[in-house]
Amino acid sequence: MEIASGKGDLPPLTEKGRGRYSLIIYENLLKYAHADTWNRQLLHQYCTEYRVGIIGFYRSTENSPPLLKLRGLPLVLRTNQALWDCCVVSSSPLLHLTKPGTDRGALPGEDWTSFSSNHSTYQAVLHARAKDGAGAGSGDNPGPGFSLGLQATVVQDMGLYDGVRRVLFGQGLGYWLHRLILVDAISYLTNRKLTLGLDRHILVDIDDIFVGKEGTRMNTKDVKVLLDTQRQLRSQISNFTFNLGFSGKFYHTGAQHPSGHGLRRCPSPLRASIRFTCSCTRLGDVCGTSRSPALKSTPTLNLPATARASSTTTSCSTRFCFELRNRIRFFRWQLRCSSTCTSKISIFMTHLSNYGNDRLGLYTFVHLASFLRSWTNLKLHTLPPLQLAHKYFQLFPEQRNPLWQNPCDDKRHKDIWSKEKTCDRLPKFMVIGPQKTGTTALYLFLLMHPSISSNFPSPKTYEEVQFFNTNNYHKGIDWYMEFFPVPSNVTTDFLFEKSANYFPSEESPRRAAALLPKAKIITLLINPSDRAYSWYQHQRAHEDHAALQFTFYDVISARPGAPADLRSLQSRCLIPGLYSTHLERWLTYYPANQVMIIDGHQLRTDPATVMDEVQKFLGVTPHFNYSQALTFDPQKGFWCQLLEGGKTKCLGKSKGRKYPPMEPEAHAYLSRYYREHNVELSKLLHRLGQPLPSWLREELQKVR
Ligand SMILES: Nc1ncnc2c1ncn2[C@@H]1O[C@H](COP(=O)(O)OS(=O)(=O)O)[C@@H](OP(=O)(O)O)[C@H]1O
Repeated sequence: MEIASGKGDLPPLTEKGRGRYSLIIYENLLKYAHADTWNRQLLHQYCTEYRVGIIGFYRSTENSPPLLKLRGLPLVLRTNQALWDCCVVSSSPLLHLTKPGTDRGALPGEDWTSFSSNHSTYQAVLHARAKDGAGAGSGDNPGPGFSLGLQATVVQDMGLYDGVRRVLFGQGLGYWLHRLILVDAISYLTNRKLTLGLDRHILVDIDDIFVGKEGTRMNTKDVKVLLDTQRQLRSQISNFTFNLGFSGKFYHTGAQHPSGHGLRRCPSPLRASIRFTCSCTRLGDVCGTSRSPALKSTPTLNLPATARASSTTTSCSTRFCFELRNRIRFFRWQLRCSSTCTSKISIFMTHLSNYGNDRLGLYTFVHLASFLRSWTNLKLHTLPPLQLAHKYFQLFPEQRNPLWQNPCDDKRHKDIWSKEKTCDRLPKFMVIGPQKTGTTALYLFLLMHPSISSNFPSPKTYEEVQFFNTNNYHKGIDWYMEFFPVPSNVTTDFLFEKSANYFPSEESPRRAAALLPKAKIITLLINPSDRAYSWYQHQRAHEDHAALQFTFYDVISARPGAPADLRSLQSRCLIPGLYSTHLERWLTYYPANQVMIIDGHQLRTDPATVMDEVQKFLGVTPHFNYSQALTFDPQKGFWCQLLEGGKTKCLGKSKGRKYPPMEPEAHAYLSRYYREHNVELSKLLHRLGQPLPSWLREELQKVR
């Protein structure tokens, strides 16, 4: 979906000869009607060529003229009307989910717009009676789809006039029938490409079934009525079963006797008829996300909060009833349509007090079911929670992957976060790579600072945690936090992690930003050709079969049909060097002022200056004097930590390897390969107001 600017300019409609949009929606029909001739022609051409329809909404204002002609269409709009008895026209070809019927009474507001036309291309979808008797019957000559004396508030243009199919609404989506018709209009105009189908699954969860205060708990009569309602609902939703949840804490603790106190245990004959599910935070296999879908790291199937149609909580029962009473009204006119009609799976999280006191919960669901039966062709189903969860992830496979967020960023999450836990065991900044750019040297230098510390080592990946880019992510945030010490002073201590594979990873920026939105991000860039060569040498040192067998030139120039191990080595050499692509991805999730781009060549030749800039960027104190703490080790050929007594601590043999220089042929190949990407990188750095590293300037010279 793309939201176009309100200025009237059209976004590009095609890409590589293919249409980019299946449907165009104008929130304000006048923007469409008043579009300049060029844009309008372009749009019409696109709509006819790609068989794309248009939906438009007209909302009257006090300044609207009473009668309005839409430019270029044989259509007259009559604005600011009060209307009654809205009727769904049974012959409308658009109807799919919506059943014909009449919504009796006054329509909300007195600002309705109706459409009339002489052309057979228009058919009424909804029409209503004018309060004052004015309208099509009083002067206008109604077209074939229009009934005399009735005002068409939604019309369908069959495309017979100019080849474009449209559905036009004479008001917004505040009116519940408009929402139903919109679902059908989208499906119709996209030739069912964007369709929701007619199957809907409903699950009603009644939580904390034994927790209510005395006098509000369910008594035996309440349970019997609950069962009667369940039976009644089964006539519309096969096998419908209420799901009762309890925490276990209150089970078996009270009397079964209903005299004034209500149930603390369910009478055993009834238990067989109602499905009990245990509290998801403790025992369950599946949970309907009562509060914190992002927090669970136990092996449960957590549905995202969007699966929830509505929820109440257990605390003050009077507030509940009030909330629920309002909710019912809300249900009647709005929520019923927007959630249950448009969500394939609706989970209603309700509580004991919606059933044990005035039984408003039952009232709601009986009405919901009868509303859906009267107004829609939906087929209602239910499934036990675990099966429903599987169904959910079958329908929405992209939601299988969790996105962990910081539990302490949301008060509700923080309140239920274990007392023994802290959110301070998370990094304040990250060195994200890419590999072979000097990340280990930077890591070592950072650790020399008295206020900076890193994670504990991983038995598998040593100093790198590699959480955001691998399956470790599915081990959850508890697993991640265990790698970090509890800081002795949260404000002054800087925890960080360095995982050099985060940089080119598709998933990492989104995941990192969800958990660590305020973190600072440090990346190092060297000439991507040198980076590629260093990786090749790294793999040779690790006796990688392809690296030993093939020359560097063979690797970088391998063709698509080459052996898999060669192709895999090739992409590990080349892909991380597409710097602008990866950086743009990080910059869509992190603001530019949280991202520092270091010239890796400068870190190698002048580390003290770079480390001063890093300290400034992080805002870390006290200032650490790296010019005194680092020294150049001629034997190693790199800068190293200066220890007491003049000794040095350098990186191991695997960093700063000795290998022959790159063949000129490979050099030339890579300069060509990275040319465009380097140009893009220079534009990006320019946009960020950052200086160009010397290696990039040299590469750009070659372009000219
Ligand atoms: N001070 C210091 N000491 C040693 N090495 C240094 C230093 N500064 C930068 N470099 C360069 O760092 C290159 C290795 O980069 P990384 O640490 O990012 O490699 S890795 O991704 O962690 O394997 C390594 O690459 P190679 O020369 O190819 O081994 C070095 O060139």
